[in-house]
Amino acid sequence: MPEQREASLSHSAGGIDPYDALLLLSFGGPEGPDDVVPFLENVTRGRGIPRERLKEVGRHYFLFGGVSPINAQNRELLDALRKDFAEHGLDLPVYWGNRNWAPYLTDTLRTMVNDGHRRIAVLATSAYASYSGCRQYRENLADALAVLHAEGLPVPRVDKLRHYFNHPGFIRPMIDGVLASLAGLPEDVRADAHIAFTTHSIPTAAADTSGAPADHTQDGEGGAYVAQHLDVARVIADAVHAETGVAHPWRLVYQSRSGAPHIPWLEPDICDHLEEAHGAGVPAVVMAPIGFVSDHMEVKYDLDTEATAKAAELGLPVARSATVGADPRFAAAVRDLLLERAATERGRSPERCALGALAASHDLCPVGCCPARAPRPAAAGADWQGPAEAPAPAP
Ligand SMILES: CC1=C(CCC(=O)O)c2cc3nc(cc4[nH]c(cc5[nH]c(cc1n2)c(C)c5CCC(=O)O)c(CCC(=O)O)c4C)C(CCC(=O)O)=C3C
Ligand SMILES: [Fe+2]
Repeated sequence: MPEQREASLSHSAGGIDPYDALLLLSFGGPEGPDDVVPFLENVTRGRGIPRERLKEVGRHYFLFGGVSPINAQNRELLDALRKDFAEHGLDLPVYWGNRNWAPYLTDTLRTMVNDGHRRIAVLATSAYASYSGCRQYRENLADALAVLHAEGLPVPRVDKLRHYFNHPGFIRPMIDGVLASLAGLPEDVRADAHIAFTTHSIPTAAADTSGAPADHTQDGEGGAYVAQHLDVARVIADAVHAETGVAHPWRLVYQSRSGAPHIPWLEPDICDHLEEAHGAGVPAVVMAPIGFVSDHMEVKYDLDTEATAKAAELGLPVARSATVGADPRFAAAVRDLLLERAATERGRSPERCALGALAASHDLCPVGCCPARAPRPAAAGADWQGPAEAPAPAP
């Protein structure tokens, strides 16, 4: 990956100064059957999810013994990051905290502060702009900082690393994944296979206001969220074409819809898409979950279980391509993002690696980026006033 290596070298002169720690910020998930209901209560507090949907999602977790795959995947990513940093002489401790389950973000930040860290870079396990994938994490950071403040602890500065959807270290493993899935399809259907790039559906209203205000759209075009996914899909499809000589038709589709039925969410759903593709004579489909950093429950259940069963019922051969997970190229990308941001914070203008038609994303979310339905303080953005602004959440 030449441009990545060059980029790292070009901004590594001052190293990781001013950062003294990295926080891996993730969603969290249950570790056993007793955790499932309290976890779902944490996730859905105040978010108006119908009871039926919660029962259904609880069933997905129970099918897997009440264990979400996401925690083991984050532990693997932590190992990969520590290994990569050690191999490249980057002396930076890496911590892990979650929004919805232990280890909780607030506890991890408290530990970090007690360990003496004051300037913290944050990597969220969500690659694209959206309320759920960005601002909500920034709100969680604001809440956690307010708790530390209320406890009389020093409040660290937290900088969220930019969205990495178009970083080569995120995209290249997915290109390999799609190539491997195509290669695994029966030979007689391979050349005419379609690619269904999938991501988490969100309400169309949230999609339209995703990203910076300049990227917002109207009438369901999907704002930065959809534009970023389309760009990644195009880069992968073009790379696959270049590699195989076949221009596989592709489409961006959605999965894991939640919320009340009368509220419009991004469509089509992967299962409807499979049915339609089958009806149109498509002989095979590769499902490529570009919206997910690792094999979350949405991948394990909604794609590997539900959509795969749907395809079997249709008699449609499908393959699901790998997510990035703990791929060493992704760990190297995180190092690149860290060095890039550190250089920027030191007043330099480092090269910002990005593939596709969109530029590298902003470092600091501008005012009005991915707005919440009910405005709340959010850290690590242009509108952050400091922890005194955020009332400490009730214990
Ligand atoms: C865009 C997006 C990502 C991708 C970005 C990213 O990767 O972070 C994501 C990730 C995740 N979502 C997850 C789990 C859940 N999400 C829910 C609900 C919702 N997600 C939403 C959006 C997203 N979610 C939305 C708009 C809702 C409706 C409620 C609301 O407006 O907040 C619910 C409630 C039940 C349900 O309604 O499905 C659950 C259990 C897990 C853990 C999985 C595991 O255990 O492996 C992960 C990584
Ligand atoms: Fe979700």
